[in-house]
Amino acid sequence: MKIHIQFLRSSGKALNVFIGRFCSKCTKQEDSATSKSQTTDGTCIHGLIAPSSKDELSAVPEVAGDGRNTEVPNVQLKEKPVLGFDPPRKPRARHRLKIWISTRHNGIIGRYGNKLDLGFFKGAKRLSAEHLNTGWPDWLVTVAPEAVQGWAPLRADSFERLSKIGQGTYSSVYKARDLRTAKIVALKKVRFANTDPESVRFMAREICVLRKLNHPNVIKLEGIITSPVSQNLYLVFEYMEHDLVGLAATPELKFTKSQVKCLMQQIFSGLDHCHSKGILHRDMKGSNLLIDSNGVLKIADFGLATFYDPESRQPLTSRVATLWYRPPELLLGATRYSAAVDMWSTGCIFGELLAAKPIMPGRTEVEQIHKIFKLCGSPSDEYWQKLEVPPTGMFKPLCQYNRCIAENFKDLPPSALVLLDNLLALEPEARGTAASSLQSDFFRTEPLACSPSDLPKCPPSKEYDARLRQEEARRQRRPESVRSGIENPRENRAAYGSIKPQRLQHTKTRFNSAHLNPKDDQLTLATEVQPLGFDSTWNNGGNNYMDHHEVPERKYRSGRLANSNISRTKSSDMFKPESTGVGNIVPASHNKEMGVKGPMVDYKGKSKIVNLSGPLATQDGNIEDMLREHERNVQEAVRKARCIKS
Ligand SMILES: Nc1ncnc2c1ncn2[C@@H]1O[C@H](COP(=O)(O)OP(=O)(O)OP(=O)(O)O)[C@@H](O)[C@H]1O
Repeated sequence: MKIHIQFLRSSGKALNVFIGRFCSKCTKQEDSATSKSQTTDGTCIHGLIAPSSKDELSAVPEVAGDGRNTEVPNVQLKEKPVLGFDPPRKPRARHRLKIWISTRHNGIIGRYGNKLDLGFFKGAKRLSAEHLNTGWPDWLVTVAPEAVQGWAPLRADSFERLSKIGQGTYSSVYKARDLRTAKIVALKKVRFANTDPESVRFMAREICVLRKLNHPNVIKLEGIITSPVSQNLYLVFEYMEHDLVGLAATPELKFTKSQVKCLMQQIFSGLDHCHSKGILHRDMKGSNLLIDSNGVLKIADFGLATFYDPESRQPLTSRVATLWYRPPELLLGATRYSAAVDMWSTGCIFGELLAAKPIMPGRTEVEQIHKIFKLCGSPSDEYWQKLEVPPTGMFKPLCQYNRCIAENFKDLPPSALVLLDNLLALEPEARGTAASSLQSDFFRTEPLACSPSDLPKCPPSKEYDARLRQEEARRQRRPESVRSGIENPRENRAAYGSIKPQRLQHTKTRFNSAHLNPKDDQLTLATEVQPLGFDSTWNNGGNNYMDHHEVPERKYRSGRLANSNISRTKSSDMFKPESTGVGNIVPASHNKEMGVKGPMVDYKGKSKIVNLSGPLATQDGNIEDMLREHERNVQEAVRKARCIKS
């Protein structure tokens, strides 16, 4: 059988390799392909063809072009075969190129046959050479080959898309059926700009992180759907019926004490695994905790996760974690931090389960840090000394707050209070680890954690479903004229800072994706989400923290919007008069690491970047002045928005 390499094309049944001078099909690709796949004598070695057939292949290739024939022994093709190159150990100018055929079986790539020795191969990157033409798109293997190393892409046509089940900031998630196995899976269509290497690298990091993890309480990446000519990627995950926010928003559902313990135990177990693999999640929150129909909780959404080395002095971005779950050191701009950031967020989730409401729902970074100090107390002098942020980047509240976690959660059993108190320690090193939390008295005292199968059974529920339900209810409540009539385009616009923002059009991507399907990717971000429900016997019936602190309606997806609407700017840029926003605030895209700009205010079709919240820095360090100024700006934005509306 003839083996014919063609550039990025499927050839149907045969496995064909063409080795010869540029063929007519290849010449157009010359620029992009030659540097990677040209032999020293100018021979073109393009492309892999992965035939769809599962036939047995008994191949004695007839090598065309340069006239060399090479024997390949019988190959039993269990799955799609791929053809690869042996990369040089180090990038070298000249490398003896060998070709191999492999097939993927149960996720493992096995190699077959003798290598076809094709002589010298010029200038190859170690990994990209291996992946070149193995069915992955060029924009991926050239930028982030490590993300797909050893894997073959899955085909889109082997899945049947059933319904949309989730909408993230960077993705749309669909329920689908794997047609080969009939298994139900979740397909996450990741949003990024494939023309921008930074954006591809950022997206690929999520894949690398996911591939490193293997634990019952961490979501498993089962494969990646793409094709050589595709601009998109779908990540294939096991399907999970619920997320913690959606589950808790299920009417009538209240978690019992042992159910809360069961949930927390699973969270800590998954987190311990991540941390033991040197991975920080950096976006722990209820909507990223998925729960299957057997009650097994899995940590998901590793879009902001990163590898970390406690010894490394490499700075990390502080612009991570959803605002309500963001630890003080990140709010204060620390760029060297540890797994303790996830411990803080987990503390906020724990507090939310106990209080049945988000415990620190700040609208801006300034407000968030203020809420933290009010609940957790003002930091000590030692804290400020240890905090590794530029001195101009901090402020010290003039007013001293006492720590009042115990008072605010006074009906909690001591073991729960101790754990919560540890997790919400201002000093990162005092928060303990996921492993030590698992050993805490909380999990050893009665009632013990129930088994996951004893978690409440209810129909599939996601934050997304809850949002749809609430949208529908709101729609029903609206006057008939509005429901049936033409909507006022301004109706949904909200000024940032308004207590009741209505809807926000979502345009955020990982970087600026130029390949959005507008229909697919637009969404309404700001909707009400029920707080996590909890057996009220652990609340003190009206006297706890959450009862006498105003909690704005939870409009934004678990605070993500607030996260994205904050920009860290020079202190001189803070609270400029023109920085008050009117119109529709569009969530900003990511920062330095993620391409963050300030929040964008779309007013009459014109977008401009504004800063409703600035860095947590004041020259004189007076938080009260800062908050007053901040509140004035927010009010001003609301006033202007109202004027424009009327
Ligand atoms: N494996 C899965 N099974 C079922 N639903 C899922 C799965 N993965 C994600 N979802 C749903 O899709 C939503 C968005 O997914 P995910 O959080 O991974 O995307 P994202 O774009 O990174 O979101 P975020 O805005 O939280 O960063 C989740 O909140 C969840 O409801």
